[in-house]
Amino acid sequence: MRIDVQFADRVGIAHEILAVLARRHFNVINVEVDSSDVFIDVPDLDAALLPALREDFLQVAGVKDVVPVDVLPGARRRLHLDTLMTVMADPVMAVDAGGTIVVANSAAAAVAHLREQELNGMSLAALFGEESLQRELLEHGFRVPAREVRLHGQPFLLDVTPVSEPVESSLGHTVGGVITLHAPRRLGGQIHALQNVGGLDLLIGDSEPMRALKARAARVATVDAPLLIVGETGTGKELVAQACHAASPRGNSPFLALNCAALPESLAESELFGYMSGAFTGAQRGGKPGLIEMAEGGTVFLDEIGEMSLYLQAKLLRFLNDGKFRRIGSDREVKVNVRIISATHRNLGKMVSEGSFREDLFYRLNVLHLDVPALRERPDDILPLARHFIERACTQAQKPVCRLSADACAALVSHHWPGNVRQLQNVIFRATTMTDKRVLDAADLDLAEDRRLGLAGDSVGEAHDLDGAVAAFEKALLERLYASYPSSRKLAARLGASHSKIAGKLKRYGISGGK
Ligand SMILES: Nc1ncnc2c1ncn2[C@@H]1O[C@H](COP(=O)(O)OP(=O)(O)OP(=O)(O)O)[C@@H](O)[C@H]1O
Repeated sequence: MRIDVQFADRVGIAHEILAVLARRHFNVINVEVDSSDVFIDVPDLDAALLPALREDFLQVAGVKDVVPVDVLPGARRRLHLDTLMTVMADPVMAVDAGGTIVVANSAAAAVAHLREQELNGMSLAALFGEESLQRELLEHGFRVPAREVRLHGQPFLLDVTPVSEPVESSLGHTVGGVITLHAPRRLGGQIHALQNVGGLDLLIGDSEPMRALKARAARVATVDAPLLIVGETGTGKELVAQACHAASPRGNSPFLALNCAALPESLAESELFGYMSGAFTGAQRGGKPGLIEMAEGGTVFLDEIGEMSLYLQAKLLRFLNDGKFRRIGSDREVKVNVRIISATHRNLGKMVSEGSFREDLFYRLNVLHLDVPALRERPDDILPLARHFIERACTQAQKPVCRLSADACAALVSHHWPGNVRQLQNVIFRATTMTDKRVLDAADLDLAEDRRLGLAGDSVGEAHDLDGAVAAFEKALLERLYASYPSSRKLAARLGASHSKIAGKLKRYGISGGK
């Protein structure tokens, strides 16, 4: 039986409590003392003997009570820690100040191909087969940035937290570190978990074209082949891609996205395919896995695929052919099982005929196809979407949900929506932010201002001659892109034009950071 002898703190009292047990010839196998309790494991004690023993304990000055307990607190803590270590899916190891493993969980043993007892006492140098890692950790007191390591050929991101004594003091003496190994696939899963990827039910809209899209999406979702989603900007292509992933057998695995237009070629390549240690100046020590590696078992979404460089198109094609790729700076081929969903607002067929998109890649990506209709082709969806965005914006702003007046509804439905759902979302967000009115009128929606800001084409249409139309288009284009590429240099790189040309145009149209 295990008991808790409760007392008022006094010098020597724990000793006197144990003496009571010794006098009665009880064998004690474990004792834990804190400031007001002595917890004792007495195997020979049973419920029948406890009352007499209790009387003896109460004779000791300061003892207040004696109660049975199921388990000693230290043993309970060890049990919880053991369970914690066992259920942790990531490999975790505690190492001492000399770089020797003192505790490892079962996940660590599994990736090391050893038993837990075999890992304990092993040096990090022996485990990873490289002296330099251990040396670096010890030299820097376990304060080093995360870096990639390999165990039996498998890459892991090694993350280390120094353990100091006393723990509360940042200046404390480092007594070792806790090492966590993250497999690329687990990292992808964690990113995915934060993303809140939803299914087809998140697609608002019950119009005929939308119903047809959802039905088709539900069918293509389950077929494990590349899918190309085509539609104007802001129509919801990424949402459709997420929904197709969620409804596919890969739904519980990562969905990782790359916008091919947002990054220059070299950065897009390292994001997508990863790189090895020392692949280029500034490369993270030990290398870095790319999205394709982290999405193992899941889906990689390539947005704006039409903007992908010809070099990357060739690398992607090789990957689509056999599921293999090489990280930048590596001669090792990695094979992964990933579905590619891509999207574009551009006419890829036309780009193929113009030579700016590879025909073979086009057919590899376009095995399954979805067309997302523009908002103006499904006016029945405008008001349900607007109400959805109003509810979201008002909830976010923690104010009562407002309504749309009849003239606001009419204005929304008759608007042209060149920016599609994203533009509608922006209009609603702006309107709900700018007013506290409970009913939004057409004037509150400020659709005229939205037309001026958007790449509407209306301003192009209003121009009297070709030069005016080109200037209107150019201005709207630069204004729109400036938000994502806020310098003449970045904008010039994005548009493949000279810096001086873009700088001149920004000046001419009065576009600057203040806009
Ligand atoms: N049917 C829909 N229901 C709810 N929200 C939607 C719907 N369609 C689009 N949205 C919202 O509109 C915004 C734009 O959608 P999304 O990014 O998916 O469009 P896209 O076609 O991928 O745009 P781009 O071509 O610029 O990449 C997002 O915030 C998305 O959540």
